[in-house]
Amino acid sequence: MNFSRLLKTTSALTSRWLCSGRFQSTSAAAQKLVDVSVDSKTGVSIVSLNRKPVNSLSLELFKEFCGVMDDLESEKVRGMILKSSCDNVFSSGLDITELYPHPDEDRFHAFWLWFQETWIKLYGSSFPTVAFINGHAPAGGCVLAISCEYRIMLPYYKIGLNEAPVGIVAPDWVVNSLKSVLASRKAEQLLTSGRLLDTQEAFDIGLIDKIVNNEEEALARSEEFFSTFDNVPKLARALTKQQVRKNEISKLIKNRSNDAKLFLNHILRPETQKIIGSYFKSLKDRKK
Ligand SMILES: CC/C=C\CC/C=C/CC(=O)SCCNC(=O)CCNC(=O)[C@H](O)C(C)(C)COP(=O)(O)OP(=O)(O)OC[C@H]1O[C@@H](n2cnc3c(N)ncnc32)[C@H](O)[C@@H]1OP(=O)(O)O
Repeated sequence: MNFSRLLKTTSALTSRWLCSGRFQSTSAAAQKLVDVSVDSKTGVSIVSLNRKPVNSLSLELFKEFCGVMDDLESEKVRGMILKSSCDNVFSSGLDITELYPHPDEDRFHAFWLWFQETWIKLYGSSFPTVAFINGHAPAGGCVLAISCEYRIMLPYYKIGLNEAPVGIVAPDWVVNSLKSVLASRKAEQLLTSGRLLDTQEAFDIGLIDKIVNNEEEALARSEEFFSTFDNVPKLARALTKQQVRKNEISKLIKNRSNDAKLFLNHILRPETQKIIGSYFKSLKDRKK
């Protein structure tokens, strides 16, 4: 099966959840959670996550993001830069209120399938992708960044997969995305310790590719990355990228519902709920 057909393949059960209108945004006038603009100099699309205050990743944000990715695929854009419009935070990871306290099972199932869909579309996109990490990128924020092809980060922020200390176990598609960026041993150390790295440490181990001081420099470095493909036929580039990433994506596509069930079972365990609950409380208490 070719890759674009594979990307469209979802089991009947999964389609039912993804196509269901049950979890629509409540108001048509609701603010956009994902903004898109085009850099007029380079023709590159800039996609900004816009769920204030910290871009925590909700079902509605994932849905909107997937719609944007579909549009960019059909417009055959030259490239995409993913960034944040929140101050100091690229994304604070999954919205903890989707996980705690005791999520509604139907909503959680849909939430997780849309998270998978986001990863499938971002990791498997035909066009080149850059993450401009213009703020902290813990947990799910880091997952978005490592799903892109190239990472550029501002100094003095933190990035990493801190799920283990929060009682959450990484699914294999997240582990494999990290292993596509870092050697297996480094990936394991980062995941099992759950340590967040500052920008310089992330650069030193190869988790990010460039450090920049401002957005202007980020656009210039992104352009250098995109222009490395200027003499490569678009289709050949896209199919080559997808060939490299195909195994992880097809494994998830075959196992989506089960992956959601496994994660939900883990999240619903009383010990896990307890750890997430005290973590969430400590986040709130920090400000008191
Ligand atoms: C190993 C991979 C495994 C699986 C992959 C998929 C699973 C992922 C699981 C997750 O992603 S769980 C989420 C993990 N996220 C975090 O641990 C980050 C938590 N947040 C922070 O550390 C900080 O908020 C920040 C450094 C991102 C930003 O700090 P600051 O600018 O000082 O903002 P506040 O902390 O004051 O946050 C403002 C407001 O937002 C609430 N909030 C923050 N993060 C989340 C979140 N992820 N979900 C829901 N809500 C969040 C925070 O409590 C504040 O709320 P107030 O009501 O106090 O205003």
